[in-house]
Amino acid sequence: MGDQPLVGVNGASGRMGQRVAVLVYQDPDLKLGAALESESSPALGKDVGEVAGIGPVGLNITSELTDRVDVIIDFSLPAGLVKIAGVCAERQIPLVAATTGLTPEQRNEVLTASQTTPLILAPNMSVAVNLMMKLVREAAHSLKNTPSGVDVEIIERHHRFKEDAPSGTALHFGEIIADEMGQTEHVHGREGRPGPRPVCEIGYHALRTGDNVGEHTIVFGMMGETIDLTVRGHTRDSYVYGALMAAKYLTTQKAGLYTMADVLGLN
Ligand SMILES: NC(=O)C1=CN([C@@H]2O[C@H](COP(=O)(O)OP(=O)(O)OC[C@H]3O[C@@H](n4cnc5c(N)ncnc54)[C@H](OP(=O)(O)O)[C@@H]3O)[C@@H](O)[C@H]2O)C=CC1
Ligand SMILES: O=C(O)C1=N[C@H](C(=O)O)C[C@H](O)C1
Repeated sequence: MGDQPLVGVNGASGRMGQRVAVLVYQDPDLKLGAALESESSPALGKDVGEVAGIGPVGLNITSELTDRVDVIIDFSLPAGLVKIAGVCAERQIPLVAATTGLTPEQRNEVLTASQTTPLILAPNMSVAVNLMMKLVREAAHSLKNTPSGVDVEIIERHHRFKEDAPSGTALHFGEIIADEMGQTEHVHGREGRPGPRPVCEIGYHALRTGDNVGEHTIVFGMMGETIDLTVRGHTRDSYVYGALMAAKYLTTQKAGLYTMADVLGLN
């Protein structure tokens, strides 16, 4: 006891941040070291365990990182991630960055941190989703020369509170598929009379309903048959377990950019 990595949680009072705080607290190989929120958060000054529903754990939520931590896990908003990435870069604190919906400029700013500290920037931390990324790459590779052409559509479902669309995960699935199959157009929904579907498109469809924690279906549609590959989260903890694995992994690495495939041994 006593030498476990100290974990900072950015976005600590959010839906994901609360679960990260709880599962870090319950993990015998990790210790909660900081709980961070925005400067205007009503949760500032409150015990993070109280906020997360497990009773006091002796750590209050703050807006600035004052204590030493060995790694930070971020599930916040793009501005929150950019800010904490700057802090991590300066203090050489490993960073697990899970926030989605970044602009290309914000993404580049975050990636800069990997010059001085270990970084993972991944739209999905779940084991199942990362394995599915590997399976989808293989499917796309195998189907790319199908004579009749293959129409790829990506359907994602998330809770009504989600702010970005389509999900970062859906966009990443699209990048993987385009990398293998060569599609050049990314189309978000359809209406009116778009005409016959060109094979160079990937279509994205973002459903927002109730409390869905995340589902992705990749449709490979051909003449005469269809393959649907689906991965479904049951609870947000599926993402948190992956994030904790990533945090432990990064504490043993030197500065650089790593992936969930590195963490999970999927390469
Ligand atoms: N990579 C992955 O596996 C996953 C990624 N995500 C992504 O994680 C992000 C968070 O999701 P979710 O928890 O549902 O969202 P929430 O809105 O519930 O939580 C975000 C939290 O971040 C806080 N925040 C806002 N600004 C800052 C800041 N400057 N510094 C620190 N904290 C800040 C918010 O506070 P306030 O409400 O006061 O603004 C809020 O408490 C999203 O981008 C989502 O897409 C989600 C699940 C899995
Ligand atoms: O906001 C969410 O909830 C999720 N966001 C991530 C994304 O945008 O891909 C990952 C997961 O699907 C849950």
